[in-house]
Amino acid sequence: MPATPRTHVIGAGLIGASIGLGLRAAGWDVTIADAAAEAERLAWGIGAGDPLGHEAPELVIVAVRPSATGEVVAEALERWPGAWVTDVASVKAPVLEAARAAGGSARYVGSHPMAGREVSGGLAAQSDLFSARPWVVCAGDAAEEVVETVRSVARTLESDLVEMDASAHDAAVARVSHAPQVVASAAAAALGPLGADDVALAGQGLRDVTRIAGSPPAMWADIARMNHAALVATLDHIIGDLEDVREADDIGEALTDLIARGNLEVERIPGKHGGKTREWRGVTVIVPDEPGQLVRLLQDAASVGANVEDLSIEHSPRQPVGLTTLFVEPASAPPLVEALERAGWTVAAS
Ligand SMILES: NC(=O)c1ccc[n+]([C@@H]2O[C@H](COP(=O)([O-])OP(=O)(O)OC[C@H]3O[C@@H](n4cnc5c(N)ncnc54)[C@H](O)[C@@H]3O)[C@@H](O)[C@H]2O)c1
Ligand SMILES: O=C(O)C(=O)C[C@]1(C(=O)O)C=C[C@@H](O)C=C1
Repeated sequence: MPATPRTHVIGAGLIGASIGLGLRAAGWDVTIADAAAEAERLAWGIGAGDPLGHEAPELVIVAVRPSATGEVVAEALERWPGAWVTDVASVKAPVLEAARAAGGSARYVGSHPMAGREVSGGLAAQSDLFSARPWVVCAGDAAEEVVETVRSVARTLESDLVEMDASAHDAAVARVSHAPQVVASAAAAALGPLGADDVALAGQGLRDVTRIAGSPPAMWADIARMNHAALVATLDHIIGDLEDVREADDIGEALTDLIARGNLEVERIPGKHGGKTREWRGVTVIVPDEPGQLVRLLQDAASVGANVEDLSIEHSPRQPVGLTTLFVEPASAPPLVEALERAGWTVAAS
């Protein structure tokens, strides 16, 4: 197999078109197809891949809705007997079973990029969608050279490669991805009794908790059906915690316990680079609401070699200043504070 195999993507939605854009940007020869003519034309138009020609692909990437993935993987294994096949569905064990049932599991490797958006379709595609995000590879029954080719897709898209057994993957994503979707949707649905004026009171907390409540239901219905047992086990855990709070004699005490446990666990969620926990420190600066100020702040931070790992801006309309927090390695924080104050900035917290 060449280092950049002739690759065919089936499914030109958010994930398939993003993979096509990213691989092409790295110089891969990519073709792309979709059951919907409009999606296919869009993908060709934005440069996510060419129409499939006469030459058989060497690598096939299936990026269709989760419930259709097993069938499309089986068809690809049969149609291109010389090709290696991977998929990106959010649940892995049922797809491995479908590859086994088709007698092609030696040429099949499961993938799951842990990156996406709450919108679907190729219009939302981004070539760097997977950059610095985990990309799970489930080797299953495949030969090492097949697994290595699929790893090279993840590396080319600058993802952080993680290797897992398909069932262990499914149990983990029930907690880190599938149950959070249910909880976000439930939090948003609880707004139902409120009128528009009351909903307008929403602060940043509700926005943070409900971003993914805008997700398309069809994909999540498929995911829930395919990962039913693991999802229900996670929901039981969450419902147990909620019941403990509701039933407690002292609701404050019960909530203190829940929030304290949440405080501990949230610290374990990896930051920007995926592999490590959040290790950086925030330096919060008062920034006047004038054009060019943010650029000046970042330039001043760069002048002392501070690598800004993340950035947050708290700002209300019509307010003359905003609070900008620069997140840096702990050791970089003191020299950064000193340099910013020397440059005339007011550091509000560090
Ligand atoms: N959206 C996310 O956040 C995300 C993240 C990681 C993985 N995934 C997985 O990626 C896959 C695709 O998700 P998406 O968000 O790109 O969905 P999408 O709805 O944006 O795109 C899916 C595309 O597949 C096409 N399609 C459906 N059946 C087909 C078939 N039989 N043959 C050819 N094309 C077919 C549809 O027409 C559509 O254009 C899913 O399996 C999902 O579990 C999604
Ligand atoms: O960022 C988002 O919008 C997502 O929900 C992406 C997300 C997730 O992180 O849970 C959702 C489903 C996929 O299987 C993988 C990633």
